[in-house]
Amino acid sequence: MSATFETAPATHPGPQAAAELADASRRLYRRGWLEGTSGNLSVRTSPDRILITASGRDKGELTPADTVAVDAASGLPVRDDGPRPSAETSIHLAVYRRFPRCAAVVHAHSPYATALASREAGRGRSTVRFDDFELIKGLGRTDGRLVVPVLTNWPEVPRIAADAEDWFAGDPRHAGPVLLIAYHGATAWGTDLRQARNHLECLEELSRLTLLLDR
Ligand SMILES: CSCCC(=O)C(=O)COP(=O)(O)O
Ligand SMILES: [Zn+2]
Repeated sequence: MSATFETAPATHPGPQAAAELADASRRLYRRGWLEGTSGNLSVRTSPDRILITASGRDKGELTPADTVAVDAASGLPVRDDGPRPSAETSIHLAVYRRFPRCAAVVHAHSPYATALASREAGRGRSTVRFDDFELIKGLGRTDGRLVVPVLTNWPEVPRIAADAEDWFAGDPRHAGPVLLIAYHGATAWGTDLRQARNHLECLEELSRLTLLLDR
């Protein structure tokens, strides 16, 4: 997903956005990737608005009422009488800022991606490199190679978001659509929720295969 700013940012507008977030959340929960209220999902509903899951909600039972509209620049809720937005909103905003064609972001605590990221961090590595697997094409790479950042799980989430922005500012050949956070989880994005979920599925499966091969 390129980072050209020549057009307006992609959006996922409409009254269905909250219902689609709830549906995507339940799907990921059923896969066992959003255990114990973990994970968060968002869509860009207009150039300056993000609809994101509320913090601390059971992601298997999410309803449209468990979503919050926030300002895309500040991350602050548009209304003061709603629920608190995800504690990890700043990471979503960093992705939307960098990728104008992105209209959906999903973050999950999927087990294989989390295990691989943690193993690599434990070995002192700050990236995971995937080679050869056909599934890499599912992440938009035709060259059979993908380098994914493994970010540190700082207790201050905006610091994780700042590290993501630093990574995005680096080599454009490595630009998206996924990142890993050691001892925490994975984040994926796309032009819509379906594509973001597909990217997350590809990352989880690539992580599983890498661990299976003990690479
Ligand atoms: C219970 S998991 C700890 C927080 C977290 O990592 C997560 O993904 C969920 O945070 P949120 O504020 O979006 O519920
Ligand atoms: Zn998380």
